[in-house]
Amino acid sequence: MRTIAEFEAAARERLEPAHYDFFAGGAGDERTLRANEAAFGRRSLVPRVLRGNGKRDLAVEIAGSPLSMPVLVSPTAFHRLAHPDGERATAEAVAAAGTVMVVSMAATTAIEDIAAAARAVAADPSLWFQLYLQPDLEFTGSVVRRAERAGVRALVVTVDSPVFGQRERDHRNGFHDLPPELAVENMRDGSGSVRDIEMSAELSWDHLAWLRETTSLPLLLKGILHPEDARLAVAAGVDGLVVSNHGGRQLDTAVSTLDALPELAAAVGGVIPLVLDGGVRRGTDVVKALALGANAVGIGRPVLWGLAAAGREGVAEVLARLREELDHTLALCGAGTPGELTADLVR
Ligand SMILES: Cc1cc2nc3c(=O)[nH]c(=O)nc-3n(C[C@H](O)[C@H](O)[C@H](O)COP(=O)(O)O)c2cc1C
Ligand SMILES: CCCCCCC(=O)C(=O)O
Repeated sequence: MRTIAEFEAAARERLEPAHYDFFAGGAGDERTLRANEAAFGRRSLVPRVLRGNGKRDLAVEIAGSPLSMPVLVSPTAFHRLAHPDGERATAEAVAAAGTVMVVSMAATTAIEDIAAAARAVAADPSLWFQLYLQPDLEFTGSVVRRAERAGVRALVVTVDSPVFGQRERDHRNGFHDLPPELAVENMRDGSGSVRDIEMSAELSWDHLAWLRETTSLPLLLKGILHPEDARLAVAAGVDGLVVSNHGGRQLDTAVSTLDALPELAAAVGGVIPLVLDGGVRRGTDVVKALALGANAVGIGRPVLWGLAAAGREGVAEVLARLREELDHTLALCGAGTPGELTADLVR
């Protein structure tokens, strides 16, 4: 398998149909889900020539973490629905690739076990932890402490989910819960029972200020699309933004992330890094996002397709293909590093 589309086809054959739909689906009519990929298709590259870049260097640093390429793994729930090795397999592949895995709060493997898996293949792996701030701040604080003890290097606070998106495929399939043998392991409380993740529309910048006081880890906000929110985030002292519409799974008809990106880049003015996710499937997509102002991109579903198709090897292959494609596209655009990609390369 060479392309992410081929990995998706293989994953679809292996997965329970309701689980495939949970991974693949979006909210409402899935307009935003389609718009994310379509936005890359609508743009063309305008390459430069004779630039003398014989060897490319793909490495970047985001919020203090080194990445061997400007592609990280966005948080996705329930990896053990995709493959029995679940998040451990993902962590091993991502650590071996030298990039960041953002572990979902809704992981089906405990953060300590994910960290151990990553450390078995890389001395100093970069794991970040994604957090839904829970209305019970004491419990949220205990989850943060646990992630810190496990050695995560940053927290990614998802802010686009005051309520859960309307996923019509899941309603149709009656998919509302994990099978009984799986659990959201990072939601266990002191007594060992697993709490439900609560989405809360009560959350405000005050809660973020509380979190800022609670941890010294770098904080990134995930799910920012409006430039005014980007400015407020900078003022609140966050260390980075993930330009995301949750892969089209929350507000249907929300703007595609690539369309939102230039205004957000202008709003933050390079003061903090921007990671874009949503619809990134090719090296050319990565180049377009970087040229339009992202410092890195995140991939969600492609990792699940690799995992479902072939476990750790599948995730490794997906990352390797994107790396190859990115390097090749940089060469064809006349660029030697991600930092050389500028907006004039995109129409
Ligand atoms: C099956 C699935 C589960 C997800 N789970 C989470 C999650 O637990 N936390 C979160 O912040 N985002 C979650 N996301 C959103 C991803 O982090 C990311 O924003 C999105 O998948 C990017 O789009 P892409 O799948 O087109 O690459 C999930 C996405 C998918 C497809
Ligand atoms: C009840 C568990 C909530 C998991 C949320 C996962 C997620 O964000 C998604 O998009 O799905």
